[in-house]
Amino acid sequence: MYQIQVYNQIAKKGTDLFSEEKYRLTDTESPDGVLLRSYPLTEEHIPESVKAIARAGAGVNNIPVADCTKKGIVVFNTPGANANAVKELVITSLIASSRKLFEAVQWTQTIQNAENLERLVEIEKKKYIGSEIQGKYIGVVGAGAIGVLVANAALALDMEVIAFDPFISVNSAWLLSRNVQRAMSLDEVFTKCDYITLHMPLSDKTKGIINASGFDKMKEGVQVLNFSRGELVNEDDLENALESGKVGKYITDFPNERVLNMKNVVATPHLGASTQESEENCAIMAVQQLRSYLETGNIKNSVNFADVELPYIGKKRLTIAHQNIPNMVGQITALLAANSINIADMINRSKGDYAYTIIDLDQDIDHDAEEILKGKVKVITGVTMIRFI
Ligand SMILES: NC(=O)c1ccc[n+]([C@@H]2O[C@H](COP(=O)([O-])OP(=O)(O)OC[C@H]3O[C@@H](n4cnc5c(N)ncnc54)[C@H](O)[C@@H]3O)[C@@H](O)[C@H]2O)c1
Ligand SMILES: O=C(O)CC[C@@H](O)C(=O)O
Repeated sequence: MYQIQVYNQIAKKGTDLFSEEKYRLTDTESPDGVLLRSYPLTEEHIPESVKAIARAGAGVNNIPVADCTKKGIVVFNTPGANANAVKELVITSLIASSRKLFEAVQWTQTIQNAENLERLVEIEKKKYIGSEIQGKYIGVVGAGAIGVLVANAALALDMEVIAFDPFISVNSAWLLSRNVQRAMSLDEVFTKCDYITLHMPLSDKTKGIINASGFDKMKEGVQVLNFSRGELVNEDDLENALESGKVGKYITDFPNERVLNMKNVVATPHLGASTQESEENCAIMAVQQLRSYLETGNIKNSVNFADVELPYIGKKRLTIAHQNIPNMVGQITALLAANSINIADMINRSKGDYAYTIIDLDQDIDHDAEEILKGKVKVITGVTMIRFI
């Protein structure tokens, strides 16, 4: 029986995929797996029993991924599963903001009992003259699952689209319309665009990437949309840019007390992925990936380990996470040979400094033999996790 610790509200269509015979969703001190959305997970939430963590969503900045990697804990996310939801909210906000819809609706609510309401409407409407997005430049920073959809949708709305992504994947490049212009630098986006929309992950490298030096280069009155993460933008510099009018509007899905008190901010309560469809897509993908890993050791869509798949034939399977250094596999297979264990099949894949190996044994071995082998493999320098399935 696998124990799963669930944080956040996860769509039932996903959690229903945990069969009652094999899984218990429970508050426990020794979970095998963790399933969550934006819950801020710290090392204290990750006891030694945890084998994998599944994030029903894209961003994993709420998970201590580097520590998990060192301990051989596989962290999954659900690439693309909520991208359409975010795209639709970005496009909605882009148009609504351009037409001053947020302010206009807010004002209209205040005149419910006003005298001469119709006349007032005609007089005051000049305050809410907006601009059209057709023909304007939009810069998409980060052309991944969401950025590609936003870029293509903006093109379909007759905008001029420039995308910047120095690490674009082959898949994203295939999906991006050929009419999207390629920016060779962030500065190119800053100087050319009337709208800038952020779609890259938050990391040590991207924290504060939008700051005074960028704001200085932007067009007067530029509108910046941030449906990615609040910390991508330096708040001191944002405040100055909003005060001076350099940034005409900051549309963000990540409100905090400070940002909400800034001028010309439109904020939504982290709603990007909040559609029924997206919540279900993410939950289903997260649960399928977590189940597959726990039950077969295969890895798909992990942020810290490579995809590794070896058809599960139901014989005894040994899975090992280890550092990506020479002779790891050699030492492990030599150990099996020394114990007269034949190998039926095996696979090894690496990602950065760490690697993962699956070895299917040609024979079944009992629990005691497993424990003896585990003890011997564990002491090999560089091995971080060993599990028999
Ligand atoms: N508001 C929400 O509810 C919501 C929902 C989903 C995702 N998000 C946020 O959006 C982010 C993007 O999601 P996604 O599904 O498109 O992820 P993704 O991994 O598919 O795409 C991210 C892209 O950013 C690019 N990138 C990385 N560093 C960059 C840099 N310095 N400059 C430019 N591009 C860079 C990567 O190459 C990648 O193509 C997530 O990390 C998450 O923080 C927010
Ligand atoms: O779970 C959510 O509602 C938000 C998820 C979103 O921020 C993500 O990174 O996928």
